[in-house]
Amino acid sequence: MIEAVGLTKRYGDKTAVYNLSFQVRPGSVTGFLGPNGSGKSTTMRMILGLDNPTAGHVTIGGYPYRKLPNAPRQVGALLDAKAVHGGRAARNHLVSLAQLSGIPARRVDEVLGVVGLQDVAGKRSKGFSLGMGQRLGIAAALLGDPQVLLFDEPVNGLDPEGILWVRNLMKSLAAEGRTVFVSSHLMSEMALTADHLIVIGRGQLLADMSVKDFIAANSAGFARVRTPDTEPQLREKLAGALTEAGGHVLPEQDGALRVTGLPLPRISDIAHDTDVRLWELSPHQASLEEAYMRMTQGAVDYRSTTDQKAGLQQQLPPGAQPPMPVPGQGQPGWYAPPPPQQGGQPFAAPQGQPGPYGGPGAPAAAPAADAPNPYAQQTPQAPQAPAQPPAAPAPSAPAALTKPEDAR
Ligand SMILES: Nc1ncnc2c1ncn2[C@@H]1O[C@H](COP(=O)(O)OP(=O)(O)OP(=O)(O)O)[C@@H](O)[C@H]1O
Repeated sequence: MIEAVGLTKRYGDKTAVYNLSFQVRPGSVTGFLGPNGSGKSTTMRMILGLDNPTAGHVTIGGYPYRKLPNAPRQVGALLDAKAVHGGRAARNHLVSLAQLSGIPARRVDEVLGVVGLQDVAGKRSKGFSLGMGQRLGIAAALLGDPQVLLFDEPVNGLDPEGILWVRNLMKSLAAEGRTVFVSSHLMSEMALTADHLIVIGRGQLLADMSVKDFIAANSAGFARVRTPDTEPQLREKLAGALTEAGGHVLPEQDGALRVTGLPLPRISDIAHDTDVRLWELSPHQASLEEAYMRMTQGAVDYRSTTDQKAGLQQQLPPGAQPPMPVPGQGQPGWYAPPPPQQGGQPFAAPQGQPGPYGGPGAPAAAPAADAPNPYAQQTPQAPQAPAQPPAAPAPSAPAALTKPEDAR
């Protein structure tokens, strides 16, 4: 298990990480999310003893990395796949890492096979594509068969087959009882790979909970409403009536309406009262990406000067009216549904009661950043601080790959 307590890192007057406390438990994939510059890499470097915390501490199995007996053989990491001697053949690169950690050379061929680089093992890594470099970095992390693995953006540059492979690899490593901590900006991928999420923004903890709970706590459900395509005036009529009744109505690309703020039965009644036939009325939950965008939108440091919602905002279908704002409320983008306490969870029953469609009741509102983490204590595990140093695992692991600028 990795445990950070009050972890803080300042570079001059820049606070990269502030008072971060979390646990990464074995047996599941924990995703580490946050906008650019939020402190993910800094946190990972501190976990690996490559940077000293300004305050607080972080341990692996109860020990700071630098005090772990045989640390390179217990922890494997991929921080920057480019941190490789480009003139060295892939196999030689791994052999040198193995020698440094006392790992038998035959393990090199095993991991080359695991990552699918056996055919190019004799080639210099400077000729490798981005994806091949990532595979080589993952091979280095796996070299010692470590119990704890950290991956910073492991799918960066991988093709779809490679992404699927990494996903399955992470899951199988976790299923073997290992601790797997992985950062990524690919939300759809994280949704499929991670069981648990730690989300930070501007160096501070925003969330520490399961993927499912994160989505539920940070997104309002919405209704998809479709009127007959052949009669566009019915769609406008219904949109007007729903807005008048207090709903948020946004047109979707395929001509449907996305409605928040009204329960499904109410939408159905309004459609009936306005004499509009429906071709679809269905409940939906936002994606991890939408939930993430909503949670982190106040903690983004770097924004494009063009509309940051471009590309996320769905295009209006030909002839469609722009979204109708609700009086007294701003016009949220579809990716940023209203907070649960402002009319979110339109289909959910009060907390603890089943939803009208058999779903769960409304989740609690997103926890405040400084609120006690309701999930942290679910399966309490005392920090492992054995009286004796932990036994070294059978095979050994490589030294963590480091960014060139990490030599500090
Ligand atoms: N050596 C350093 N000196 C000064 N500032 C630094 C240093 N390393 C990181 N920072 C700053 O600390 C903040 C956190 O950076 P970090 O690289 O940890 O973020 P990140 O979440 O990994 O970002 P990204 O997703 O873009 O990789 C940034 O503002 C960065 O500029």
